[in-house]
Amino acid sequence: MGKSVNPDLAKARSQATFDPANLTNYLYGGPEKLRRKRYLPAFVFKELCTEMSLTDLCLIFLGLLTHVSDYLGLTLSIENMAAKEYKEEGFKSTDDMSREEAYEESMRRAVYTNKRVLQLNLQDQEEQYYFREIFVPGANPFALHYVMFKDAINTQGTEDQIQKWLPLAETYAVTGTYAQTELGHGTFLRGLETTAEYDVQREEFILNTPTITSSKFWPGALGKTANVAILNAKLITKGRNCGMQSFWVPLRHLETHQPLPGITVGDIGPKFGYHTSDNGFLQLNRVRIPRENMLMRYSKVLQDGTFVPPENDRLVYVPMTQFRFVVIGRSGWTLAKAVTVATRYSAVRRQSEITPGGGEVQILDFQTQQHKLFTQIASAYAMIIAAKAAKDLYDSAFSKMEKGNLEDLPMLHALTSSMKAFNTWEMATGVEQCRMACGGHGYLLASGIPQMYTDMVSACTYEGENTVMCLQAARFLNKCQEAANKGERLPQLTRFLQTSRLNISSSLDQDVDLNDIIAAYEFRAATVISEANARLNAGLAMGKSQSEAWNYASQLLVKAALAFSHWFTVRALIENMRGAGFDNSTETLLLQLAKLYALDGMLRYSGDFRKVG
Ligand SMILES: CCCCCCCCCC/C=C\CCCCC/C=C/C(=O)SCCNC(=O)CCNC(=O)[C@H](O)C(C)(C)COP(=O)(O)OP(=O)(O)OC[C@H]1O[C@@H](n2cnc3c(N)ncnc32)[C@H](O)[C@@H]1OP(=O)(O)O
Ligand SMILES: Cc1cc2nc3c(=O)[nH]c(=O)nc-3n(C[C@H](O)[C@H](O)[C@H](O)COP(=O)(O)OP(=O)(O)OC[C@H]3O[C@@H](n4cnc5c(N)ncnc54)[C@H](O)[C@@H]3O)c2cc1C
Repeated sequence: MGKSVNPDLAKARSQATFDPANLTNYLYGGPEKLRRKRYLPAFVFKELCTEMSLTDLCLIFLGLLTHVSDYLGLTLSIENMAAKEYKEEGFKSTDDMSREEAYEESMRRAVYTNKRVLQLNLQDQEEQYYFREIFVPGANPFALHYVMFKDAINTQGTEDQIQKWLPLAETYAVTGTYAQTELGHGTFLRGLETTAEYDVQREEFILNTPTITSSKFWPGALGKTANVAILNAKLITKGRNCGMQSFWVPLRHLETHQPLPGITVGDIGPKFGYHTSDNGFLQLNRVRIPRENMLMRYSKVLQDGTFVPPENDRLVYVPMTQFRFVVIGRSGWTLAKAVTVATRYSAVRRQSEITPGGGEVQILDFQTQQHKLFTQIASAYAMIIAAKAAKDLYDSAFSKMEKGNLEDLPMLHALTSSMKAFNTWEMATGVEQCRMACGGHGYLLASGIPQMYTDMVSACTYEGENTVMCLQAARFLNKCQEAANKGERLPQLTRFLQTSRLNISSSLDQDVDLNDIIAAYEFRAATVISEANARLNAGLAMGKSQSEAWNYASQLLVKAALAFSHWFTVRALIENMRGAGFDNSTETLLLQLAKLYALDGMLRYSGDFRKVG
């Protein structure tokens, strides 16, 4: 590779007190997964690129993965690669393109990677994601197809429906979206107006968006890409509203891609970010689909129109819960990318003097710059590791659910809701801090950071608006607090409400004990949850109804959910760092990082921590 490494960066790297490969292996799930992660894109680049040797590419990827690397430089070099498929045009940055051109360029690349994923028979979703992410760095027009569309089929469809529809999705015989949100309702699902009325004579559902506010609005890929939707609508059969159900709804002709009769679809227009995702609108004018198109794993409509309810009406929400886990994990990795760019930049950017006449220093030498960046490095590790811990809980609960045991569903909903809100808010704040730490150059699209922000900050809204998600988690936490008040047995995850005590042994003049840190966060969460519960009960004592008292306490209830997530994150970070089997120098460093994360959190929420002593 002809590129020489900047001497300031080489100096910074040479001062590392640990072997970065240990961390990279840990973060990517071990040497074999890491090898696969490196091999896949490099394999395709070799195939595509006429200008760069495979050795060059592997060195780039080695640089990207094992050191604080030139993410910025890598992005530009990939963009400029002359590739067989695109040699006449080359990979152009979409930054200077119109929205239409950017969508088309992303679509070209996404279609290419879809073909290669099939040809390489890549089954693992993570491997598919790594493979695509390099080629389609912004919003992928197929994002909904890859995740929510297929997840909904897998979790809401019967075995027969899965057998019938999933191969179509896997081979891109169809391109799907997940259409739930309407112009008038995104959060309040019970307010959705789209109807699916059962016609018992013809054994069909008649889908209708009766009002302008019932138009489906926001679903990704609806504007141009998708030709099928998993669509959520109010089921009406035998004159009764049976609540929200999911339906397989063809939208566009599979050959001509023209909207089918009764279907009006289009793009909703420019957005704050996410420019290469064609979020769209959909109106249905009495569109008929066969009875078999209702996803009937949990609830059914029999031929005579009889509605068979699900064992639990919340099971229809499972695709959202599943995708919240994806968002929880992506938030940490997005912050990791942003802080990589900002830290590398801070090693090579020389600006101002610390000692007058001593010459301009690397801005990484300023204490303020270190505080801006090291707290975000710690936060990225914390979010990635907490997401792994949450996923372990999810997997064990989900395997029970698949056997019909739904006891963990409320805990799962509370955990995914609160962690999705906590991680995306922390990510948004952190990425913006990284951008500003790069001065004017951070404001350049070429830095890569602005798009990370404008794309991913939408995760604070989609998949459940964050405040609403905190309130959802608070329902569960408040119930647990009420049970704790009565001395009843609690779910494992919230037993600290009954056991947490503040017996901190650390004193201010010694290095803080990690167990004390966990105890402090646990006690803070228990205190805030208890305060929210007290405020709710005070509202009831004032004669307010349950819903009015809930609204009266809602600001504290949101805080309770966030304090719970913060505790879960700190505990996961410390326990995983201690138990990960690192060599001493790496473990020492990571525990320092964990302390930095926890103590920075105490400073940022010092009101809570001082209040609890
Ligand atoms: C390397 C890694 C690999 C990664 C793979 C791929 C990565 C791809 C990355 C792609 C990147 C970007 C793509 C992003 C595209 C964006 C996609 C966005 C999609 C969407 O936004 S879909 C629409 C999302 N919409 C929502 O979330 C709506 C939110 N609102 C609700 O969920 C509900 O209205 C409500 C929960 C707020 C209220 O429910 P409601 O029934 O009206 O009333 P309640 O009384 O509050 O609840 C009733 C009880 O039900 C319980 N409940 C609610 N929800 C759930 C749930 N999900 N699960 C379980 N239980 C639930 C609730 O707790 C109540 O029970 P209780 O009374 O408390 O006992
Ligand atoms: C980039 C992007 C992609 C998307 N992709 C999809 C998709 O593919 N498919 C899909 O179906 N949808 C999609 N959505 C829609 C998304 O799911 C909704 O925007 C989201 O659920 C929020 O609903 P809303 O927009 O109606 O906001 P609202 O719920 O109207 O929120 C507005 C304000 O009201 C507050 N609020 C609402 N309810 C309450 C409450 N009960 N208590 C307290 N405060 C409340 C909120 O906190 C917020 O501050 C996407 C959205 C975006 C931004």
